[in-house]
Amino acid sequence: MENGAAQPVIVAIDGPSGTGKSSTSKAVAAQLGLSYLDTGAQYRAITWWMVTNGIDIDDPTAIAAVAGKPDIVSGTDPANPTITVDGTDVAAPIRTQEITSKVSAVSAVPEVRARITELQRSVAAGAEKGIVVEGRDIGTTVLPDADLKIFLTASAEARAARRSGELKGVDVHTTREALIRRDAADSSRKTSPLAKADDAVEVDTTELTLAQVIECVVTLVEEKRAAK
Ligand SMILES: Nc1ncnc2c1ncn2[C@@H]1O[C@H](COP(=O)(O)OP(=O)(O)O)[C@@H](O)[C@H]1O
Ligand SMILES: Nc1ccn([C@@H]2O[C@H](COP(=O)(O)OP(=O)(O)O)[C@@H](O)[C@H]2O)c(=O)n1
Repeated sequence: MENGAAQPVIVAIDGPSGTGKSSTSKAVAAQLGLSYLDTGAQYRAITWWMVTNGIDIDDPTAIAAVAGKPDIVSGTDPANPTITVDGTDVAAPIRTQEITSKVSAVSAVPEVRARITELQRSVAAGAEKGIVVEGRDIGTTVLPDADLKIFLTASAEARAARRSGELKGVDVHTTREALIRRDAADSSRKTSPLAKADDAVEVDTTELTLAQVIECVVTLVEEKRAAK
């Protein structure tokens, strides 16, 4: 770098549920002084709004008709990521099992994806130092020109064990089945499915600690920055 001022760096982290996207992305952003965007939280927030407003989530036409209504705002500090819908803090209610079970149907609707993708691009464009954006289609669709693309994977067993450690009272088998169902829905939808970009670096986290995954991604970002 000629003048010592770091150029913004855009990092896309995609993968199925429980592979470590959120924990890794937050830590990498915090370590490198970047912003952070959890795009799953945005899809959960619009799903929460649909459910709260009595929209039939099995009716894509009804969802499409109101997809532009909720005002979703994401705070991008990795130490304190926030999310509001029409000014209401929804950080807790978007994590219920009800919303988790409905989010794939809502996020498959093209009008919902168009709306949320536009939001994501404007957040990324406004991040002065750069940003780590995590989701399912960031490297393929939302930010295809990202400086670095990571695709995290892990066995279904490891992912279910991690998730059921968070959800007290839910057994690993039930969690595993729910994860597999959601991955299948997210991977098979027509618009912007969960997929690895051709130029993404795949990291299998099954046998890695979270600290190892973070270190691996930080090193890859630093290499990209040095080459810029
Ligand atoms: N490599 C890892 N080894 C063990 N546990 C992990 C690892 N990565 C993440 N976790 C844990 O697994 C859970 C799910 O991680 P999270 O980052 O929310 O995944 P995702 O965002 O991909 O759904 C969290 O409790 C997290 O602390
Ligand atoms: N870029 C994204 C991010 C999430 N999603 C949808 O949002 C859901 C919730 O994402 P999430 O990242 O919060 O999921 P978990 O990691 O919490 O399991 C996914 O299952 C997808 O249906 C998406 O379609 N595209």
